[in-house]
Amino acid sequence: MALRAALRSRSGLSGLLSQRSSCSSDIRMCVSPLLVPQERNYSTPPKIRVEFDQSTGVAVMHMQSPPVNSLSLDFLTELCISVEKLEMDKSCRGLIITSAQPKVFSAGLDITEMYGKSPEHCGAFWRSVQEMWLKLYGSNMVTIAAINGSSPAGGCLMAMTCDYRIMADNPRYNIGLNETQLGIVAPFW
Ligand SMILES: CC/C=C\CC(=O)SCCNC(=O)CCNC(=O)[C@H](O)C(C)(C)COP(=O)(O)OP(=O)(O)OC[C@H]1O[C@@H](n2cnc3c(N)ncnc32)[C@H](O)[C@@H]1OP(=O)(O)O
Repeated sequence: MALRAALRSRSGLSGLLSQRSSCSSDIRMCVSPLLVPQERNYSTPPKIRVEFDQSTGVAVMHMQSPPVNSLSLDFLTELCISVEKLEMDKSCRGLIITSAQPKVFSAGLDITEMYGKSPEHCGAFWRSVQEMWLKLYGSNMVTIAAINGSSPAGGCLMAMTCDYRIMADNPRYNIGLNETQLGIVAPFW
């Protein structure tokens, strides 16, 4: 993949790193410690798989939550913890986020998290959404969304919080903020 080849070259990565260094310190201050780690259910397979290449300093995060990588509370919690772990490893300078699912990068917020749930659950869910984008947007790593499938609504939000987006050239793949069609408006935060 051309993207990975570019990132493997040290000069390519340092170029990207220098482009973002001007704003990263300000952004860091915006990160809120809202995420309360959920207990990991070890009976289910991980929804996030991370491959870190020490020689390049680049990690690839594969979203692997069938069928469509919808952003559930568990998924978001796992994603945030993975980003946090990479963030703490100073040798990790770049992060590529991509999907292990065919045709879909992420279907956005998991609709089942927003129907028939208690106010407490909804609160925890929306906090995890906020935590996800703050973590990615405020990351000191160079973040890249390698969008290899459709990415509506929250999937688009996730991609937008990365420093760079590269999307597979396929007319069947859609991306955009369509959530108002579902009657969903992002709450004020
Ligand atoms: C700041 C606020 C930001 C965002 C708000 C939101 O994100 S609201 C969520 C908005 N998301 C959508 O409207 C996406 C709707 N889904 C799709 O457009 C398609 O499913 C998609 C992603 C293009 C994939 O199409 P495909 O034909 O490959 O799959 P299919 O539609 O058959 O779906 C497979 C099963 O996945 C379930 N599913 C799809 N999206 C979601 C979702 N967002 N949350 C939960 N579940 C979702 C779908 O119901 C199918 O389930 P099944 O049991 O197999 O019927």
